[in-house]
Amino acid sequence: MSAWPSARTEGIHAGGFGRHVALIGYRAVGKSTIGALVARRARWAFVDADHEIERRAGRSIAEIFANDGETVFRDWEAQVIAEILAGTHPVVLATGGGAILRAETRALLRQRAFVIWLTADPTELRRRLALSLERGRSGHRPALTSAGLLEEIEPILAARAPLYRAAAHAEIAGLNRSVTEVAADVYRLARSCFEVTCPLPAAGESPPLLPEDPSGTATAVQQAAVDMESPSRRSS
Ligand SMILES: Nc1ncnc2c1ncn2[C@@H]1O[C@H](COP(=O)(O)OP(=O)(O)OP(=O)(O)O)[C@@H](O)[C@H]1O
Ligand SMILES: O=C(O)C1=C[C@@H](O)[C@@H](O)[C@H](O)C1
Ligand SMILES: [Mg+2]
Repeated sequence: MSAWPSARTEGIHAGGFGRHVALIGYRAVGKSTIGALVARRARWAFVDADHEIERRAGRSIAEIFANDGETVFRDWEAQVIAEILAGTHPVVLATGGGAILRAETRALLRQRAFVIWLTADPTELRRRLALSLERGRSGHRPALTSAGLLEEIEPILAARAPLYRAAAHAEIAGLNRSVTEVAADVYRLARSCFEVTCPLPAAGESPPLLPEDPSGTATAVQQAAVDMESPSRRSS
């Protein structure tokens, strides 16, 4: 059976909401991999902010960090994400892990996108990052502190968690699930928000969770959306 919602084939409809779908979360949580899958399914363009920065700068992120420092990289990142979000054509955007560090980027993300925070256990993040190091695939992930790429995960994640939470409209926990399963949840959640006007929580409110039982939580989100659309609410 297909892992994807079956009813519609024409993809997610922005329907005038003017919103993109943006994935945020720590390094190696799966934003790029899952974002590409969701975009394919939704028939939206996929944009990876890290790739776009490297393309425009003509250098790898590691080189930007090494030659110009993190602040210059964050300037690039804020500028590139602002331009992507200004686009009128809806995209699925995979942000870099630290995109939420700047308050103006968090605000723009919330205004212009349906923002989903992907999470995974630090041990699993460490496993993935160690694997990508071994395979020489962490060129866009220079260490952020002297502790190093693997040892810094827990403290950085703890410091960033409130920022991810503040930027997110929804959270999806990866737990022990495949990229296809997580992508299916992202797609379902985004679709339910775009098809019926989704009551997005204000900044600082707890985002709806989508943990082990994705269908249960997606149903809760859909129910909230239906409540918004109910005649009694609309006539008031
Ligand atoms: N749910 C998952 N289960 C197993 N492996 C996964 C899962 N999600 C992602 N991965 C793997 O983890 C690695 C990192 O994924 P990806 O590059 O998509 O992360 P990212 O969030 O974009 O990281 P960054 O912020 O550094 O760009 C990839 O090898 C990917 O296949
Ligand atoms: O978490 C971070 O701060 C980063 C994550 C990567 O996606 C890149 O954006 C860059 O390496 C910084
Ligand atoms: Mg990525």
